[in-house]
Amino acid sequence: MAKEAMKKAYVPYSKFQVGSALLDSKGNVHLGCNVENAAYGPTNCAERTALFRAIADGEAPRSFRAIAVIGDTAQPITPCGVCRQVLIELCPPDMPVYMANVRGDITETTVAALLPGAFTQDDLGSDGKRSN
Ligand SMILES: O=c1ccn([C@H]2C[C@H](O)[C@@H](CO)O2)c(=O)[nH]1
Repeated sequence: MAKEAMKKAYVPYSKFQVGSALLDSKGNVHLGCNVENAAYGPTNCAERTALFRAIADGEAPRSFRAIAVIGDTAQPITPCGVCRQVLIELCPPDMPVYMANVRGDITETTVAALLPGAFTQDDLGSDGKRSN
């Protein structure tokens, strides 16, 4: 399903298509692709597109079960740092992340393993500000 989502990518600048598929607790899958921008910075990766789409569709944060990402890379594609930060915010830390390429190589890791020492909501005070 992530491979199918790749075809929807809007990538006029990099020409590099990425697809993602996010499994929720009800068994539904939310698809994402990368969406680029002439200003480059606003570009949204496939993983974040899938995550934000699921949240916008009403799925509860941290209720997700697995995410897959695929690109045309020599090795299985690996999420960027921004996506890792969003994954740790919205997914269970032990959630599997399946990284693939179009040749069929697949590597499995977890959300927590992708971002050791992550800054998370646990580091914030209850009012949303640091307590110190
Ligand atoms: O895991 C990744 C890595 C890269 N990209 C996108 C961002 C940009 O559009 C293009 C090149 O970096 O690939 C993703 O969507 N996911």
